Parts: sequence; C-alpha cells; structure tokens
Amino acid sequence: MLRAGIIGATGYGGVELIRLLSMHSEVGTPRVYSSSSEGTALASLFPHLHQVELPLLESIDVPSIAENNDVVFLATPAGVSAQLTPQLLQTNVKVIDLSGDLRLNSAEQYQAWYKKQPADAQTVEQAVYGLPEYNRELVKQAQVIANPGCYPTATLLGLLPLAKTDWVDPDTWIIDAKSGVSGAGRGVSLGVHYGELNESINAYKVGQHQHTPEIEQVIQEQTGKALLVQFTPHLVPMTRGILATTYVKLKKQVSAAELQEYYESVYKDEPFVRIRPFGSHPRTKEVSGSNFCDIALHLDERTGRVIILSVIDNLIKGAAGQAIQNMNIMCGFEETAGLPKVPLYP
Ligand SMILES: NC(=O)C1=CN([C@@H]2O[C@H](COP(=O)(O)OP(=O)(O)OC[C@H]3O[C@@H](n4cnc5c(N)ncnc54)[C@H](OP(=O)(O)O)[C@@H]3O)[C@@H](O)[C@H]2O)C=CC1
Ligand SMILES: CC(=O)N[C@@H](CCC(=O)OP(=O)(O)O)C(=O)O
Repeated sequence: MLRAGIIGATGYGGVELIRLLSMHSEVGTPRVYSSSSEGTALASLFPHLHQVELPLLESIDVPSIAENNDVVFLATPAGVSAQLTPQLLQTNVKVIDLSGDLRLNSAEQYQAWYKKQPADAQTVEQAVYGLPEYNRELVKQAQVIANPGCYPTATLLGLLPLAKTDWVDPDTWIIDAKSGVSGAGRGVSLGVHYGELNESINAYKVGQHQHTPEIEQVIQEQTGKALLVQFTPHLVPMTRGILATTYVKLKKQVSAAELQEYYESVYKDEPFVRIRPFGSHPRTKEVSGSNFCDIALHLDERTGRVIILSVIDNLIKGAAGQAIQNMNIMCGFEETAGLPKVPLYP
C-alpha cells in the first residue's frame, strides 16, 4: 500500500483528501500533520470522519514525514510549501502541493500576485503543473506537482482547445467566474460570514486575482502565444462549486457543429471532462462531489463571440480530486482510482 501524508489536514482541502483517500484501494491510512493541533484526533474536530481510521495529528517534522510517507500532500496556505517542499525534495518522497507556491515560473510574478517570498528557483523549475489533460506525460515523471488553482482548472479546461486554434482573437479572452465559499478555506473572515454572504453576490480582486498570471502562463505554454486575459472572480452564496463563463471573439467563421465536434474530439479519451450538448447550461450541482469538469459551448453569431461554460467542484477537480488524479498518474495507478464516478445530486 502507498503511504500518504497530508500536511494541512485540518483544512477543507485536507479533509477532502482524507475522504477521497479513504475510498482508494491502493493507499493505506494516511498520516495527518498539523501546525496547530498535534496530538488531537481529527474526528474530534470533524465528526463526519468518525469511522475513518486515522492516527492522531502529528507535528510538522520534515525528516519524520519523509521517512514515513511515499507521497506528501501539502494542503497549506501560500508560503508554507515554499519553505517545506525544498526540504522534502532532498529525500525520495513525492510532493503534491495544492497551494499556489510552485505554479508560477517567475519569482517576480509570484511576489507581485501572492505578496509572499517565492520558493527557490530550482524547486519551482522541478515542479510540474498538474493539469493532467494537458501535462500527463510530465506528471508521470514528476517528483513534485504544482496542483492547479481552482479557477484556472475550470477556466483552462474550457478555454485551451479554442486557444490552440487560429479561429479566435487571442487578445479578447474575458473570464467571469463564480465560486462557492469553501474556495476561501475554513478560516473565518468578514467576507465569508453568513450574514455578509447569504443572499448576496460580489466580485472581488478585480484585475488583481492571483490566478490571472497562472491562466496566462499556461495559455502561453500550451499555445506559444503571450497574452493578457481579463479575469473577474465572484463569491456566491453556496458551499461548493465554480462556474467559469469565458468569452472570446472569433476572427474566422466557425459553425456550432465544428466547435462542438472539435471539443468532443479533444476530450474524447479524458475520464474527467464531459462535453455537454451544444448550447446547454451546466450547473455546479451536476459535478458536485466529483472530479468532473463539464463544459458547454455557445456561439453568439450576432456578436461574433464564443461563450464557454465550465463547471467543477472547487474542492475536488479544483483541489483534492485533481491532486489524487495526479498521484494516480505519478504512481502508475488507474487514473480514476479512488475518485467518485457519479456526482452528488441534488
Ligand atoms: N479551498 C479550495 O477550494 C482550494 C484551495 N486551494 C489551496 O489549497 C490550500 C489549502 O486550502 P484550504 O484547505 O481551502 O485551506 P484551509 O484554510 O481550509 O486550510 C489550510 C490548513 O493549513 C494549515 N496551516 C495554516 N498555517 C500553516 C502553517 N504556517 N504551516 C503549516 N500548516 C499551516 C492549517 O492547519 P493546521 O492549523 O492544523 O496546521 C489549515 O487547516 C491553499 O493554499 C488554497 O489556496 C487550491 C484550490 C482550491
Ligand atoms: C472563494 C475564494 O476566496 N477563493 C479563493 C481561491 C484561491 C485559492 O485557492 O488560492 P490558490 O489556489 O492560489 O492557493 C480565492 O479567490 O483566493
């Protein structure tokens, strides 16, 4: 059995990793690590985990973590992986980082968008961006994965097929995305207070969200074109889910049938991307609890724009599920192992 450890096990990403790993036939009972609750039983903090067999939370001691695990997930806030991952990589352990610390190639970009000290250049260079649909071969060989951000996952899976064609004007990408509040993690702040959030919707970090350079970097890597995207995230009063609505201007005439056929062919062998009928309206509820990204295409002939709708569960395809998908690929397991086959509904 694979030995897996989770640092940041008391957060939303961490407990979702525990839930999914508990259903994985190739992985043993994970070890769980905490910077604040050493010696505590996780089930005393999370009663829903009551029957899951787990050891007590352990402190974060790198030599002991490396000795006792084959794979370590970091479900920790920005800044932590930049410190821990270089130490973990001195050993044979594989690392899957759910935070944004290892995603941006440029230290200047990381500092500018995350306002934190970047990881050392060698660690960042070693990290493979874990979007399996586009980087599967690199993920297979990787020792360290930068698990993609939740908004970039939904956005890039929707946008990349079209970005790779010469059908669109690359300077016209606009992404309008909405997230449930679990995207902000378990920590409390005024913005995620029930009374502030319920029956309300707001944009935030307009023109300043840290996932903007991540989306631009991956488009450039995948298409060779450097470009700027307009990305606006919104907070909506639901627990889970992201809907990304992406707009781009066509520069060639393309029919609805061509678009649909093209997307279906790009993703035909992908276990976690489902192309919906042309002109449909995927709901976050229809992927909730699963590792699916559902995508629907629209064409507005009046304005000459394609509109791409993509939905994911931010905690699964946007975080813990994609991390396990990456682990499966790195370890030679079935890519779908441990990941729910049917979403929760309603
Ligand atoms: N929520 C989501 O939908 C997504 C989250 N992410 C990213 O994944 C990471 C985890 O997110 P999420 O689980 O939501 O966050 P949470 O805030 O829910 O949990 C983070 C955990 O990190 C631990 N932690 C805090 N400070 C430190 C520290 N200095 N050193 C070590 N551990 C620390 C805490 O546990 P303890 O006090 O026990 O150590 C805490 O429970 C973040 O980087 C986030 O941006 C990425 C995609 C989606
Ligand atoms: C709703 C909400 O607040 N979402 C978070 C998701 C970002 C995240 O998870 O951050 P990294 O992936 O970059 O670490 C946000 O917008 O900051």
